[in-house]
Amino acid sequence: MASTKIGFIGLGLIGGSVAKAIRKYYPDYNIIAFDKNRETLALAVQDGIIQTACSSIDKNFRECSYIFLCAPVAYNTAYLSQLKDIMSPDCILTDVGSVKTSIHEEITALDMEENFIGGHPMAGSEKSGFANSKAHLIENAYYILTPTEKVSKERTASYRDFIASLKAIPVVLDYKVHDCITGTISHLPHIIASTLVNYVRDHDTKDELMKALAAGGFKDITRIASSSPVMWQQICLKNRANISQILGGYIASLEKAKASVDSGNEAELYSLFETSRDYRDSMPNSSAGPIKKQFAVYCDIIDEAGGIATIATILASNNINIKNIGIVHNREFEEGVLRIEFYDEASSAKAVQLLQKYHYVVYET
Ligand SMILES: NC(=O)c1ccc[n+]([C@@H]2O[C@H](COP(=O)([O-])OP(=O)(O)OC[C@H]3O[C@@H](n4cnc5c(N)ncnc54)[C@H](O)[C@@H]3O)[C@@H](O)[C@H]2O)c1
Ligand SMILES: O=C(O)C(=O)CC1(C(=O)O)C=CC(O)C=C1
Repeated sequence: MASTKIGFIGLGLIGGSVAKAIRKYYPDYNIIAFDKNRETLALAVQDGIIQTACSSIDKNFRECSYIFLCAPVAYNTAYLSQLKDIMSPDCILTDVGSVKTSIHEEITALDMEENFIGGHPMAGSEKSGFANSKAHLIENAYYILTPTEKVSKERTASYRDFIASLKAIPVVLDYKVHDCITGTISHLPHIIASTLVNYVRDHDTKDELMKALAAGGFKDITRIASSSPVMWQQICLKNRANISQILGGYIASLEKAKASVDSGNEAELYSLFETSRDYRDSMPNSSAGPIKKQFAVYCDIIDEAGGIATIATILASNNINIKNIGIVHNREFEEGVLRIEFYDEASSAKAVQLLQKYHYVVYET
């Protein structure tokens, strides 16, 4: 029997991560891909993630059980009419785009509703491209599904199970609700981050003191300003109505903050920071929540050559994968400690036991 075939159009950060997760959990599946970047496809073949690099959306996509559209949102929508003539009637067509209404409207216009289940993994990064993709990017992340009204319950259930089998957490939502929610919690923050960075650029001193002195607060709130311009340009164009309304509401809240500052209203200013702190602190600190739990431990190391390598070797020889490792200097650890981040709680707990066994001083936070 021929193995299940899955097609990707666009194989960057998100397409690559989903493809890598499929390769990890379904090693026998036949994955094919088209990406406008030929080097990306060559790398994916070389890494053993895809079997076939397609030079266009051709007949190779005909036998696919699933086709994932993973290019910037406007391109995904533009490919639909081409796919209509190629896809098999049993294929589940899906996307990973950050906006859903525009693609649903085009699906309806093209009468492709029986096959379409929109998708959106609520995970990502400011980095782009296949080289930065990882199977575990979608692990424990909410993965929003927006089936059309005409797609059968069986198809939705089967796709939901498939997404869950990749270790993501499927959540079914109406596509219009999706766009209001993501407009507020994702699109608005990206606009805030980018405008804030540009504001500093435009108001910096001649010798760029702001740029030099910008510390943790600025960096924490602006990491996402380094994201792909074409991706965010297309998101803003495709979710214009929602973003415009949300920006209007947000500007009003900035005006309110300005009025409190202008009038020196102590109670209002205190309340601004108190309510935000309480709400932010109430957000679930779990790997599936909006604020990803980090599995990190801190460890004193002897300041000598090979100190980090020794720890890395201890962990690697016990099959513990390190997500991130580096020396940190902050007020909590004035002397500087080694921060080691893991992919999951179990690895973190095992690492603590091991390092303590080797007499390292370990701090858990
Ligand atoms: N980056 C994130 O944090 C994130 C999170 C969730 C969903 N998304 C959505 O995922 C999709 C892809 O984003 P990404 O972060 O993977 O971007 P990316 O830039 O890493 O990848 C996009 C890929 O699509 C390819 N591509 C671009 N135009 C194409 C075209 N016309 N035809 C074929 N291939 C084309 C690029 O070569 C690249 O490999 C977008 O729709 C985005 O809204 C992104
Ligand atoms: O973590 C990041 O860097 C992201 O921007 C991820 C993020 C977001 O949270 O806004 C970006 C776009 C999405 O469609 C989903 C997730």
